[in-house]
Amino acid sequence: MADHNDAPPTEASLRRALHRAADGRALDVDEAATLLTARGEPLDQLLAIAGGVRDAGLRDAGRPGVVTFSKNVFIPLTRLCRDRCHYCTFATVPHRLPAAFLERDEVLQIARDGAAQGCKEALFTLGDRPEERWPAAREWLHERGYDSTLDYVRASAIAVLEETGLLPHLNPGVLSWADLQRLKPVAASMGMMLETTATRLWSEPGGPHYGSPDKEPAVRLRVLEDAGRVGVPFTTGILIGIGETLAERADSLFAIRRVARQYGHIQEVIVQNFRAKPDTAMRGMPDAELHDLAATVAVARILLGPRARIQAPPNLIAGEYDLLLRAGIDDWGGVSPVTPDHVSPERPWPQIEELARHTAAAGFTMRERLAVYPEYVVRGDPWLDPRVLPHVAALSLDSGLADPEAAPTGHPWQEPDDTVASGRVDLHKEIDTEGRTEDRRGDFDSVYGDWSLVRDSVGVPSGAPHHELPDQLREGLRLAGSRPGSLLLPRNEGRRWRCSGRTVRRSTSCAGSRTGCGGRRSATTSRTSSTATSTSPTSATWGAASARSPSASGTPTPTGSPWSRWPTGPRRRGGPARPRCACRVASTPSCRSPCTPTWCVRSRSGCRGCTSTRSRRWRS
Ligand SMILES: O=c1nc2n(C[C@H](O)[C@H](O)[C@H](O)CO)c3cc(O)ccc3cc-2c(=O)[nH]1
Ligand SMILES: C[C@H]1O[C@@H](n2cnc3c(N)ncnc32)[C@H](O)[C@@H]1O
Ligand code: MET
Ligand code: SF4
Repeated sequence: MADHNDAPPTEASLRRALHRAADGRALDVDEAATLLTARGEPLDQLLAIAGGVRDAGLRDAGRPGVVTFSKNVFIPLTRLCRDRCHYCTFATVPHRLPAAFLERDEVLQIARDGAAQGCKEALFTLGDRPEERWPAAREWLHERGYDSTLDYVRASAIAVLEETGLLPHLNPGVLSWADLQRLKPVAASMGMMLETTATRLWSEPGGPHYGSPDKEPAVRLRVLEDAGRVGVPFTTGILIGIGETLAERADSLFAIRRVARQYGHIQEVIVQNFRAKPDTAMRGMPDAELHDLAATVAVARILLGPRARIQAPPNLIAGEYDLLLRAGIDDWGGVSPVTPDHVSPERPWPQIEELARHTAAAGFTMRERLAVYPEYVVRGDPWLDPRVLPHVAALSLDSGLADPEAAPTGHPWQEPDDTVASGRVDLHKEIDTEGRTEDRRGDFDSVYGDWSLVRDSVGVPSGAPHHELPDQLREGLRLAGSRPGSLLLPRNEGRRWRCSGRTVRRSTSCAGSRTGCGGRRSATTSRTSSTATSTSPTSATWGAASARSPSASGTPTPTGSPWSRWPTGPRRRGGPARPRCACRVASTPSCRSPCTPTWCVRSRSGCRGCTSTRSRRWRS
């Protein structure tokens, strides 16, 4: 792998960046990277700024000085994985395991042991799609009638909800839009670490993510975005010290901020420090240094703002609780009195009482939260599927925090008739026949994220007068407004609505996708690389973010999503080429019906299937 180093910033540039941060001014990637170098006195200043931002956010959230944690059990459903992250000891080979997966009874036993100790979260962390690499995994699933690891995750989560009442937090790696849809009703929350946006760490031999298809940054960014579209309270984060430059690290934080602002679904951001482990390819690399971790937490806090929840795992920080609290965290993540951290089993959890003591010594109160953060609990719909809401309600206080007195007990879980998202349930039929019954949904302002960001990303000028739109697009919009169903009529089928210089079919205002026309979505448009000069955390920006943070917002359900509403339709023979999937491995897959062809999940054999089957259902 090529050598990549950061040029050290000058003292003056560090001072300037600190001043800007202290004033709540916009920071760009260079300034953020400069702040990451702070040590000694400048680091103290940085931590003080970040700590102040965190404190303001906690006051605003109605829980001043409260640092949260979740009492959980760790369920390593499978330790087989198709990836080969060079730092990971969690993933192993079949002959080192008694079986490819934990049996249902083993899963339930862990959850019951946790319930007996007052745990309320079942953290499912597992290897990615092991059936694509290991015959043993394929056979295990096949023998028990599961089509995939994710099917078994779903069944296990239902069993845990029904038999124990613990709330599943699912961390199974890369998920497609359809996977997120299927899993949302069985989980309180989900998560996947972004790790890093540095593509070179994935694409270049020797990089920590080389040989791990699920660690391609573009793929992971897409998961974050899809989780937002599906309205899943989502945990993500970065792994530091794996060979990324400081600019790349800052870029990763900007990328998380962008998606968090857009959808309001990022419930917490984990800043995790790399720990070198024996028997891994990276055993010779130095551990991420704890002042580096503190500076990164502080920069994350300053960039993400007071309403972000920021977590550092308490078992990886060598007792530096005070340092991390000063840096601006407000959460310790999952801590278990029952199970080890299977990702870092050599690093035991602190006792919860001990953690509470350290937290108190730093001037904070430690309180238990659920797997899903309080703001999303309080809001409920559209973040929590009605089928999992009773389980969450049974364990929460009015504040949305965990009720420490509540003892989890199983509650029945109802299998849906179809995979229909929560929210308005008639859209799959009526939207195509009757159109909208109102101009927009009542909670429009709070559920559609940040419209100014959306506008920027589709390239529509602010307040563009209607008469400046091209005629055909105006005609398309008129139809969409008055009789949306008519866009699907054969007479309109072949029409081309011009949009931003691209040709799309039956799409109106580029509704097929956010980044442009769904029918033409290209690898470049979806391979998001974060904006280096992205706007930053002035108080005004934080204020704006609050309007869409979950306390005041939600996110589009897929049926209501403005950019997924209109199918783009199939292409004719001799017409333009089938759109390429964002993974660039395949054109849109075997699905021949009209669909919104944007994404497929990569597998070694190519495209695993188009994730957007909903348009077919809408047409029938
Ligand atoms: O969503 C995630 N949660 C992760 N969690 C869970 C997290 O600490 C909490 O359980 C969540 O905050 C939900 O409450 C971990 C817990 C561990 O013990 C060890 C590693 C992780 C890693 C992740 C992760 O990658 N993604
Ligand atoms: C579950 C999460 O744990 C993190 N993870 C995996 N291995 C290590 C390690 N050696 N050191 C620190 N974090 C690690 C990754 O970020 C992964 O996504
Ligand atoms: N394999 C998943 C990922 O890397 C889950 C956590 S790693 C054990 O995202
Ligand atoms: S970190 Fe996750 S994806 Fe990577 S090898 Fe380990 S289990 Fe697999």
